[in-house]
Amino acid sequence: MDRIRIIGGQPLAGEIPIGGAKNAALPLMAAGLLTDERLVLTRVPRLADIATMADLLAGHGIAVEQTDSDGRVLSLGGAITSTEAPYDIVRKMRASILVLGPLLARCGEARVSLPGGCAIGTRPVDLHLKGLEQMGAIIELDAGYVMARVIGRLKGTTIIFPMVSVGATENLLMAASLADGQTVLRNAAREPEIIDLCHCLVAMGARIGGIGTGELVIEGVERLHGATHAIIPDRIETGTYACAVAMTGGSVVLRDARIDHLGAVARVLEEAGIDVAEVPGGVRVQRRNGLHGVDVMTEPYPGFPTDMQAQFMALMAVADGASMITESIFENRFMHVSELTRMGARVNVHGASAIVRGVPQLAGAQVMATDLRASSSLILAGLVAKGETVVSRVYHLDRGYEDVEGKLSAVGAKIERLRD
Ligand SMILES: CC(=O)N[C@H]1[C@@H](OP(=O)(O)OP(=O)(O)OC[C@H]2O[C@@H](n3ccc(=O)[nH]c3=O)[C@H](O)[C@@H]2O)O[C@H](CO)[C@@H](O)[C@@H]1O
Ligand SMILES: C=C(OP(=O)(O)O)C(=O)O
Repeated sequence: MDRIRIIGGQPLAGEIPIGGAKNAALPLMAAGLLTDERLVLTRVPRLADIATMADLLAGHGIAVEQTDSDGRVLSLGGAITSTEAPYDIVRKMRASILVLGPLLARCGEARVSLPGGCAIGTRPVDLHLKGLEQMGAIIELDAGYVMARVIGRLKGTTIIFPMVSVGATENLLMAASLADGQTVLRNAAREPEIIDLCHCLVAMGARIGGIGTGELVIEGVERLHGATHAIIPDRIETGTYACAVAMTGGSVVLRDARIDHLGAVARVLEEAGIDVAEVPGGVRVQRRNGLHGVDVMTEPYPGFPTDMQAQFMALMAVADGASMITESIFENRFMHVSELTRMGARVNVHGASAIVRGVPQLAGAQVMATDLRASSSLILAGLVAKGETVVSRVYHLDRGYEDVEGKLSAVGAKIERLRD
């Protein structure tokens, strides 16, 4: 298992290229199941999760071909030959559940393994299943699998989500695109990744109104066609590197980043003492003077994203004053706290909130990643800690960050991958 070794204390300067968003790319790849024609995706990030989704689609008969020299353009196409998503692949990545809606809409049946919980929470998929049932699907659970079928086509209806779910919105949006009649999704997620999926579906011939709002209106069509779509830049990768610059000092341009996708992150970073400004070709991040403690609560977009909570905690660990960080999306997303504490961070968790009291200096240590964003928070802490930090279990990091060591060393960090 690879590890990442960091010697802390170097300010960062230069440019970091921001890749395509993992959380946009995964549903977009699942959308490849909605047509027999070719769906070409550009700005695809090179990540373990993308390879997992390609494996899953291959099992359904969809070939995912790389059509450029560096693997950033993927062409998806082929007839669906199997409607089963097996446990062995689904267990690696929860986003696998996103094949359920497309398979059901296209083939009238699907057998998809339940993804189960993960380190950050139990993460049920009841909203996905209830929504599909409302559209006429018959759903049974058998031996850890969702067995879904529909007689004829899925039927358009009004679905009111009791809570905002990114994945349920995506699954139902894709299913509704090929359903019979109009579907209204109320209290839908409004994340930039949802908007990106809508834009791609529209390019494939879907009819979607209310894009970017909490109420999506989809007029089902009989078939969708191929399209070419450029994936939006990753706002979480952007926020993560913005925290790296904020913590180490220096000034970095996050190339291709979109400030309009940062939502509350840009505002909170400004409050903490960091300039975040749009510049030609990206976003410049620069620390003003000191770092100040700021309270945040994670919320659906445009609120502060749960996927930035761990990284923001690392930042607050070295800020002046205290910060209260409340996690309202997942019930167990403080796994990074104990490892940050081993590096000298002062954090107390009380239920869904963590009080972080900033310290002048963290100390390098051997730490273990527990999940994707926990991994990146430990990398950030290592960048400012005194001495050496070695982060193990970086396979979590590789799910969502491409070449983190290459990107950070190019702007002056002392960071390397130790291959075992
Ligand atoms: C691949 C991808 O895009 N992953 C993101 C997606 O995950 P994901 O789509 O799994 O997250 P959701 O938005 O669905 O989850 C939000 C909350 O709703 C709950 N819930 C969700 C579905 C359901 O059927 N029942 C239910 O109770 C979840 O347990 C959680 O507490 O959005 C999360 C919230 O922004 C991010 O942290 C993940 O990085
Ligand atoms: C939690 C995340 O991803 P996933 O939903 O795929 O687990 C994430 O991207 O931070």
